Amino acid sequence: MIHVSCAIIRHKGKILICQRSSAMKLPLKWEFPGGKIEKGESKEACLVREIKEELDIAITVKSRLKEVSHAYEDFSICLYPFIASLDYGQPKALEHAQFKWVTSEELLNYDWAEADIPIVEEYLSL
Ligand SMILES: Nc1nc2c([nH]c(=O)n2[C@H]2C[C@H](O)[C@@H](COP(=O)(O)OP(=O)(O)OP(=O)(O)O)O2)c(=O)[nH]1
Repeated sequence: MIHVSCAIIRHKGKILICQRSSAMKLPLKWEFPGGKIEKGESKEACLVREIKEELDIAITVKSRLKEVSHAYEDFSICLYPFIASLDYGQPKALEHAQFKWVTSEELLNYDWAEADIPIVEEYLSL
């Protein structure tokens, strides 16, 4: 089981979503940016670190949504979603195929990693 933090980053009424690259696991699926929690690291610190590494932006972690456990064919994941705000920086797709700023209504138009679907649904129900 891998433990992964991910961020719903909100800015000016939009949400930042990222498409995994074709070289990654779950190729070309859309996800909320984030990554694996390292030993001894808090979920929130992991998120700030991963978002800086992947997108070169600084965020503030605000609140937490429900965690999601999901079994893919070849690995299982526990995904910890947080709502966050953008502090500074313009995102750059340093590891992803691309990113987009979308409205909440547009979230359902994307081909999400399966573990993210309950997160999208919870976010839309808030
Ligand atoms: N960052 C992120 N990862 C997600 C989400 N949903 C989801 O199933 N995942 C999966 C994809 C990856 O297997 C794992 C995140 O790890 P990572 O981003 O550090 O891993 P990676 O693909 O760079 O590396 P690896 O798993 O190939 O070793 O969690 C999500 O919303 N955000």
